[in-house]
Amino acid sequence: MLAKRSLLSAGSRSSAVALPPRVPAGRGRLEVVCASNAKFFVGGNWKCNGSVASVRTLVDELNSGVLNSGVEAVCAPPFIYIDYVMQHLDSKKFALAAQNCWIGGNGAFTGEISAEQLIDFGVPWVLAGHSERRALNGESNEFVAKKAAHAVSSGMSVIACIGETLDQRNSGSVFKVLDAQMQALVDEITDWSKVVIAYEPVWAIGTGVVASPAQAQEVHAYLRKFCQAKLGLSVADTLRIIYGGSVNDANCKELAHMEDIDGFLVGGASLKGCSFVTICNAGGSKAK
Ligand SMILES: O=C(CO)COP(=O)(O)O
Repeated sequence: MLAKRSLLSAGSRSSAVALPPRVPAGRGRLEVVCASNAKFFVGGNWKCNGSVASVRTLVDELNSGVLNSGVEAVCAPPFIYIDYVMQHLDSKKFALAAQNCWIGGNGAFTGEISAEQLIDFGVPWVLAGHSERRALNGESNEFVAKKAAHAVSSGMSVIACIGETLDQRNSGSVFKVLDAQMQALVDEITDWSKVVIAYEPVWAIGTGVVASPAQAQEVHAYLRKFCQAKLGLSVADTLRIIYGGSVNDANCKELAHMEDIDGFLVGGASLKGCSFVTICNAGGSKAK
């Protein structure tokens, strides 16, 4: 586990952070704030990238990297490469995730893979609700929440992804959007010890436009307050809230310094072994 960070009052936390532009005021309606108390978590989402040859190279690069002992690192290859990665990636350093699973159990669902099958195959983690699936596959908040809850109840750990679009940010509805995404998860998931929340603003994904540390911290602190109000202090305190969107080896350290950023979900930079290892190690002193 990470060394426990001190609990701060809402005032002392927010005064340390310069508010970013275009974020609406008046969201601080949840009063009590707590800090995270969990191991730094970094996921690599390989998305629909790679070939037999490039996956082999990436696995070799990852295996030769040296990770901080305190980091929990997870790689999410495309389904078709999971078997190879499972056989060859150093499981003492990296766990495996699937990028998606079906909303329920086995059955007549052509093209789907169930959480039960992933567990059967030895894959402990799964992503749910990545913005690309929300946008391209029409996955609603409720669908994502039901899928995440089913995966958790099947024994999987879930990286549940949320985040606003640029239009939503510009129109001042960031927290309304996040409230709806989070509330759907709160309504369905009963065991939060198996959940990591990935805040991935859509405008930062694959654009090279990373959220500023202050922007990300503001949202993460808000999400933690939301969880405290809905799920209680102990869940909020231990829940990992990780940031995703144009994280790379140059910007990860500054982001990792922020109090409520408990790790990263990495796309493009996770395809380069040395960059991903650098990002995994960005938690530095956050790890025991
Ligand atoms: O979508 C992401 C991770 O799930 C982030 O992607 P990039 O790191 O390429 O912006």
